Amino acid sequence: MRPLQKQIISELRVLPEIDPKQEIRRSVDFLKNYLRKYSFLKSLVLGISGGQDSTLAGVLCEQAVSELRQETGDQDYQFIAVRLPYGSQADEQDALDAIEFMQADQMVRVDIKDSADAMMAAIEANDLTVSDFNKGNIKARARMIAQYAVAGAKAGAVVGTDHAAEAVTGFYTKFGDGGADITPLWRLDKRQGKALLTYLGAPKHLYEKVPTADLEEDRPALPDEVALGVTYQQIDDYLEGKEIADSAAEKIENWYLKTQHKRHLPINVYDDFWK
Ligand SMILES: Nc1ncnc2c1ncn2[C@@H]1O[C@H](COP(=O)(O)OP(=O)(O)OC[C@H]2O[C@@H]([n+]3cccc(C(=O)O)c3)[C@H](O)[C@@H]2O)[C@@H](O)[C@H]1O
Ligand SMILES: Nc1ncnc2c1ncn2[C@@H]1O[C@H](COP(=O)(O)OP(=O)(O)OP(=O)(O)O)[C@@H](O)[C@H]1O
Ligand SMILES: [Mg+2]
Repeated sequence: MRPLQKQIISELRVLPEIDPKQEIRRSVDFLKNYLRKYSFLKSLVLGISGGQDSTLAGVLCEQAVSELRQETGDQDYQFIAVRLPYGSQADEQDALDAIEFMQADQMVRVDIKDSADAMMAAIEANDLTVSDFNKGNIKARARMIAQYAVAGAKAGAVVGTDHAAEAVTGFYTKFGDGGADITPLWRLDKRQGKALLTYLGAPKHLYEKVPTADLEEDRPALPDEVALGVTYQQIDDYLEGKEIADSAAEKIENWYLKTQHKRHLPINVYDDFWK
């Protein structure tokens, strides 16, 4: 195995094989134990996009709060699914299908278009140009703001969907979708997430669809794999310790090194991970 591959696998705690049932239990228990420990937290708040990761995280959240309601008799434990379209969303129906499948207790809908556009205009008023790519990150951060406001109103914790196949490439917006309180999928790669959804009987069209951040207007629904230049199959194989083509391994490792700053808290004088 490549030395950096070994280091990454151990840092991201990826297992080469999993038992989906066990990993579901592990994530659900983790969410429940956390809410029990901080008893003022009553809700889990998560943006539901219609993609694979938020579908899986949402099902786990709903299972956690519904078990907590049963076990404690406290009906205040709630899972809040948040729809966060930028104007209209092409795959809105997938998001609604996901929410129906997970049977979310509550749904909140916040259109982020006005706030993201206003932020962009206020920045550009300074003779600065915000690229379409950069605006994509504004959208991701607007979603983070909305989810924290819902959490603030509902004694909630914001759930993040970060998982190993995304963490390794840093393919998320720093303090945007990367900004969350608790990440039940962390440690799983993309195909392991699919295995959990298959076990849970999720509608196939929600986890067989092409993964996309869908943040850019010039390149709508741009597949993650095109943006990254490697496939999830290659990323998952790499994370499971398998041998992949050198060119793909090098790309993954370049992404990993370039995005190290995202996997740390803001850097201070005692940090030396970057040296
Ligand atoms: N070495 C370094 N040390 C400390 N800070 C560093 C740094 N390099 C950049 N930075 C900071 O980080 C910023 C860049 O990071 P960031 O703002 O995250 O932006 P960046 O990594 O350039 O872009 C985010 C990428 O993630 C993708 N994404 C975003 C959201 C969701 C999803 C999805 O899959 O759903 C994917 C998006 O399509 C794009 O390709 C820089 O502007 C700078 O402030
Ligand atoms: N339009 C949206 N509405 C609500 N939440 C969103 C939206 N877009 C992104 N998010 C949030 O940002 C997270 C990161 O997006 P990402 O694309 O990585 O995951 P996904 O869409 O759930 O799955 P996939 O990677 O398969 O597309 C989502 O899991 C979701 O919580
Ligand atoms: Mg997506």
